Amino acid sequence: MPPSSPFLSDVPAAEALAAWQAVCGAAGCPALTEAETVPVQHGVGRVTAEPVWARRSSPAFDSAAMDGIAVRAADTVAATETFPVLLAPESFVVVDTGDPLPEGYDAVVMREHVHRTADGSAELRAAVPPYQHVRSIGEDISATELLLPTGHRLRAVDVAAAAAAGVTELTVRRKPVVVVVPTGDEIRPIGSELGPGDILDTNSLMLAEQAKESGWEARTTPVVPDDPDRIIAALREAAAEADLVVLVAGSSAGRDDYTARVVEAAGTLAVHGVAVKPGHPVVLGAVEGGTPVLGAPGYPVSAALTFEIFAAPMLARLEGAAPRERPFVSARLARKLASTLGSDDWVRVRLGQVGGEIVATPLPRGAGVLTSLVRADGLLVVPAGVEGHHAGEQVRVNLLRGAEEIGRTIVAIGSHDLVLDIAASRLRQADPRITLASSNVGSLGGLVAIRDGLCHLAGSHLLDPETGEYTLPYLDRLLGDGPKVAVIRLVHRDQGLIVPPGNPLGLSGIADLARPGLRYVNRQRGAGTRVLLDQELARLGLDPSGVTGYGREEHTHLAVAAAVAGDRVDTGLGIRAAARAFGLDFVPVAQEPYDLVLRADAVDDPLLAPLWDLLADPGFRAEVEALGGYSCAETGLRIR
Ligand SMILES: Nc1nc2c(c(=O)[nH]1)N[C@H]1C(S)=C(S)[C@@H](COP(=O)(O)OP(=O)(O)OC[C@H]3O[C@@H](n4cnc5c(N)ncnc54)[C@H](O)[C@@H]3O)O[C@H]1N2
Ligand code: MOO
Repeated sequence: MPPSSPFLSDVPAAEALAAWQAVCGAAGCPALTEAETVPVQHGVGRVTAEPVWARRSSPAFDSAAMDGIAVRAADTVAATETFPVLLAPESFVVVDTGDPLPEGYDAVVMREHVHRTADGSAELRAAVPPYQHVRSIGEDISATELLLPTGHRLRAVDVAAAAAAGVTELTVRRKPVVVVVPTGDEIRPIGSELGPGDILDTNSLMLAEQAKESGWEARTTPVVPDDPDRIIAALREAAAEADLVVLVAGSSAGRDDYTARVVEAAGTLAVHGVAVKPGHPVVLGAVEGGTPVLGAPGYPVSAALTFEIFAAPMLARLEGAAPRERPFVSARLARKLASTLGSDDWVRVRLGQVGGEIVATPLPRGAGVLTSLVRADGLLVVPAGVEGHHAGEQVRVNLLRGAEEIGRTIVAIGSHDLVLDIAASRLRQADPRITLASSNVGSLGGLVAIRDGLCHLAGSHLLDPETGEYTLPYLDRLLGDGPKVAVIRLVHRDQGLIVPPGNPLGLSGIADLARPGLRYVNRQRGAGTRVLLDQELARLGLDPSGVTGYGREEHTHLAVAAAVAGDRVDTGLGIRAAARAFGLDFVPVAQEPYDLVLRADAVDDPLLAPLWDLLADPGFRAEVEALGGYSCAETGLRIR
């Protein structure tokens, strides 16, 4: 095999799909899976390969639609409230719902409208039109009518209607079979003990389950090491039993990235590189003998999206069905969204309804951030020709969750704290319809979002160095004559120095940061924790330039703790929970309030009522305090 010289292009997604289909056609890939018959009981989820015609009518006879008596309408024409008609027992028949209408009768009167006299006659106080409360033969289905067309994915109601029409077996397409082939020297089966640099094979699990979620069959082969000959052999073997092979990773330009060349060697390479992000280095082709192959990039979001964008339509086509389409909503973008020209950018977003409008908050963009898909309520595609969107712009979002659920989502934007996760979990436990979705943009970003009506709540712990007060002075400055806001205390939390276990340097407070040679890591500008550091340094009369690493920034408490745990720094300021997450020690420096800011008129919004109840719940408070480093003494207190 020649040395690595991958050719990566930027083919637009639709063109790439068409090129792939053309190559598959030329390689002799079947256009459709074979037809097979299944009992109606096993039809749900399958796609009809033939139209379904009704064999019999339903109902198969005229039948009573109500419990009561069957009558001849003509016998009742004279009946009125004042001059009832009396029907002798031989002039009517007692019937129940669903009974065949007795020969010679043409209407039904409900029991509750019939007065039975002592001699068994029936007294009617109103005339009855012919066919009243009668279900006529074929009301639902007429024999010979088309019940379901070809290419229809069967649902529960479809198979029931087919059975009612006398159909016992359905002709459907065989479910396409997907075989997933994971590759990579570093990839280990799920559940393995991991050595340095090892990665769990989560992609195979995800891709196979994506296929199954859509009703297809899927299998995964053992992991194939980065050896092109072995990958070719594995690909050929998989292709022999698959309708589509997904070859995982090795799609880009690294030394061990062989997918494109492997596909070329085992058949035909149709496309290497599409104008889609994430998913750019995708490989599309066909294996000799006629099996489509998708080379999915190794990053999990890229793998998931390329399956959706390329494999899913191909598999739906093989099954003779239309590709799945999701509904769109129009939403207001919570933040500015930059996007590079030349690629469709698939941005995962959280959605919530704020002030009568759906608001979309972009989630982290990295192709390795799988939780961006876990948390996404929708997908926003910024087309290749668009450079991005401004904050507040209306955008079209592909829905991944129901609109109702989105209407019941509490949107929190701002500084993030673990307590919000505990609240989210408890709210959901109490009521499965509620979601508390929080995204971390820092305290100041959250206040701006409140000002602009883009969220329900903003978590804030901003210290004002001049007054020593938290959050309130910022609200005055930022909001001025703007919307009136309320502030509810969530917790007090300890901020302190995160240090290695045993505190080897014996740090006792901020003053120690000026020690020569000590390696500090700071938080980004605008972070409440950084403001706290500056305030403490000023109070002690220390110059930031005396702190080695003052200019080195991390964006989260956890990232600071990770830097300490990895011995890249000696310490950083952060919350106790972050230290605990890495098994590190903690030197308390200050206790700070962490508050929830919201529009004043939102305090009584029924959406937020369960949250206020939760803040008063002793079980919740106990769980928070058990974390260590938190005090709930003022939790739920309205301070403005
Ligand atoms: N010089 C360039 N480097 C990269 C490019 C490029 O164009 N030029 N493209 C980048 C983009 S975009 C993507 S996407 C990735 C694609 O990576 P590969 O498909 O080549 O995959 P690997 O490099 O083998 O792995 C990437 C990443 O994914 C992890 N991985 C792999 N398999 C699995 C699995 N089964 N389950 C979970 N995770 C998996 C792997 O360990 C790596 O972390 O390339 C960029 N680089
Ligand atoms: O295309 Mo890659 O999937 O952007 O990260």
